[in-house]
Amino acid sequence: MKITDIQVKRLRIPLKKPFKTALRTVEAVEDILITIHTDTGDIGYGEAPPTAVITGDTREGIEGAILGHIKPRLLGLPVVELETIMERLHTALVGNTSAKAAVDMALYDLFARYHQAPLFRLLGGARQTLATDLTISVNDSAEMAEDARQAVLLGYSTLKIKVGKDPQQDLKRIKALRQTLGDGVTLRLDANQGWTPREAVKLIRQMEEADLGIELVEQPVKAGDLEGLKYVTQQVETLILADESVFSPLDALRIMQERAADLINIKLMKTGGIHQALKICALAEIYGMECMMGCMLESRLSVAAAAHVAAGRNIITRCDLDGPGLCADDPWQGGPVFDHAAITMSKEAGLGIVPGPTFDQYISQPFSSFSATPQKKM
Ligand SMILES: C[C@H](N)C(=O)N[C@@H](CCC(=O)O)C(=O)O
Ligand SMILES: [Mg+2]
Repeated sequence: MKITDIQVKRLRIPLKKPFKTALRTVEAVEDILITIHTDTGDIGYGEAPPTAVITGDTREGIEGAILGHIKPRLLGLPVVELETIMERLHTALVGNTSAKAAVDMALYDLFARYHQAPLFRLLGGARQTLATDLTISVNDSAEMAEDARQAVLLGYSTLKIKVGKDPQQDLKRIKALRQTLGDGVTLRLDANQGWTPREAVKLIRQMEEADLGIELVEQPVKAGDLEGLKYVTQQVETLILADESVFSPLDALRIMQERAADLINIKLMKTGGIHQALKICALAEIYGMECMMGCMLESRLSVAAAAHVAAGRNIITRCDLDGPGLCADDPWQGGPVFDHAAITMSKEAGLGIVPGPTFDQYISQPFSSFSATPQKKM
């Protein structure tokens, strides 16, 4: 099974309602979709969201990285030589983790199809079912409480509440939410870097004193402020989860060695795909640090790739894989079943996912084209 072509398209799926965080407001998933074609006729699928405010990746950047830099290095290579291919992928250019993630997951898709096994089985096969939270966007208290109430009615027992947009309002909003929901719902908060270390400590302590039962707080401070993150982690009882502070295995190692956070949120779009995500899992096992598997605004294709990793490895104890639950439609068929909070892995080989009946209405071609001329090593 040799790689004969890599093609890029654009995928646009409206969200059920605007997604609002301390960093941005978005109304649709607008991702890059790739297909890797082979001489056996097998096709591998991959997806990457242009989350510029977190990864620095834009749609044009992802397309350019894949077509201009990655594709020429992979054409002609046999998919079974995964280790060699991964080395070529990750040395094609620095950064560009979302582009690498899309290609990486399409390669793992093909690799597992070649071995006729669902990917999660090849990654360790830790479990067949997962539970995800649902994200509640930051809005006024009444709207957040209503969104949370609706989510609970749909069966979500864990909600990830976006905070950090106006720190003065955060305590009030969380108190109102807890009052509406009662004690039976697990609440995790994601500040998306919106607090200063002092603000974070003050707010989290106030939440602890008010007995609001917060399971964890994700990325309270700026991504690059590891000292601030460590300060918060040391000053509060509540678990602190590093998200934007951890892209690579090296970032994760630093956090673990410093104990700058209690938990790590692994996202394929930050690591550059499954190959690097597995290295974070291995480090986390060594350090005994549990991980969350997270996602950006992604359709069920790339979230399925993340679910395969989470179902493969025991060290991933929490999931924030709500991309499909936020989308107004699912253009895919097959693969892991997302039934609100419950994710059930399926038996098909690879990621298990292929385009479904509504696929074409969400697809367009990129505006620009790039040459795929192989680059010479200087
Ligand atoms: C969608 C997921 N629940 C989530 O919140 N992901 C990111 C933000 C993604 C984005 O802005 O596109 C996170 O910060 O955890
Ligand atoms: Mg986050």
